[in-house]
Amino acid sequence: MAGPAFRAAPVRVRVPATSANLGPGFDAFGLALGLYDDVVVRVADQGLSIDIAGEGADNLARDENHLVVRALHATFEALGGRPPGLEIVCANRIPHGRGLGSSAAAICAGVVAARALTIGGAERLDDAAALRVATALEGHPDNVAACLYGGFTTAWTDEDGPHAVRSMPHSDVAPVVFVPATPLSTEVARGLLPSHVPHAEAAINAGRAALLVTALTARPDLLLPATEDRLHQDYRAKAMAPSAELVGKLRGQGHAAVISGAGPTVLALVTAERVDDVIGAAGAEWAATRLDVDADGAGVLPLG
Ligand SMILES: Nc1ncnc2c1ncn2[C@@H]1O[C@H](COP(=O)(O)OP(=O)(O)O)[C@@H](O)[C@H]1O
Ligand SMILES: N[C@@H](CCOP(=O)(O)O)C(=O)O
Repeated sequence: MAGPAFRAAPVRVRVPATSANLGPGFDAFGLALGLYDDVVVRVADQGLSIDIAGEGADNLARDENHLVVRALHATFEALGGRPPGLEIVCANRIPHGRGLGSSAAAICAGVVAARALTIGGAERLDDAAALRVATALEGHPDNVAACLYGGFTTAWTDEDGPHAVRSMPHSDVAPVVFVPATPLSTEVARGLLPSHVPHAEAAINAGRAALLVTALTARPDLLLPATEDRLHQDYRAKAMAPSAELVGKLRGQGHAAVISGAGPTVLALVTAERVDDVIGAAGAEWAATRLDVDADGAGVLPLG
């Protein structure tokens, strides 16, 4: 049987950074943030060329191991076959290995670009199927769900694979990130987790995760109790002591601070009028960035 046909014109894809877990929602909650990687992909007659600007330009592979390429190939295969060659141009802004979903963004860029480049791809690979392809590559659904769908997502997995629902945070919620200079790989951070946790701790997390859905979407005044976690942050603290210390300090002053994803970035979810307070509370040694919530998730943009 003949393989699929491909568009000759390049596609430009924009993918947001994401913060996973948000405290109690380990491997479930994700929040899309207004910080983006842009990837342009064109089908070529042969070969593979990769141009990278920004994050990772000095150290990323320019071959089949590049994560965008792996995601492109996985998605083309899911759609019936690969094109003979690819030209890829990456403008990377999301820092790598900081807990802001750079790997999820690279994967979603490849998935969305391959779908857009395949004639009939959008009809044959809907968002639920795209989530399945992306999760298989990432290993957990939380970041890729928020990256694909935008907003605040809750992901879960059953015998049919990963699923996610999306909502928008309350308009008063302002994410502020404190990004350390030193990376920590998600794989290493996952290796620090125990195989079992006490029932009482799990029960606390379940209650706080349920509360966070209400706090984030309707009751920002409840964000501090709603972001308490007992499942992952303490176990990982030794790999990111300054970040763990900052979370404790900010929470002690009433700010809803958590480790973003697997760390070491610290995320504070505050109301708009408390942005300056939380930045001041962190101290001058921490570079702080206020980000918007991204509402739309990964998308195909006009070529500029
Ligand atoms: N834009 C990108 N292009 C290619 N590979 C990427 C890109 N972003 C991230 N990666 C790969 O993912 C790794 C970081 O993934 P991970 O440890 O999960 O951290 P993060 O929290 O940033 O997702 C990088 O070291 C790199 O191998
Ligand atoms: N639930 C995952 C989230 C990892 O996010 P990342 O941005 O650090 O890749 C985990 O906590 O391991």
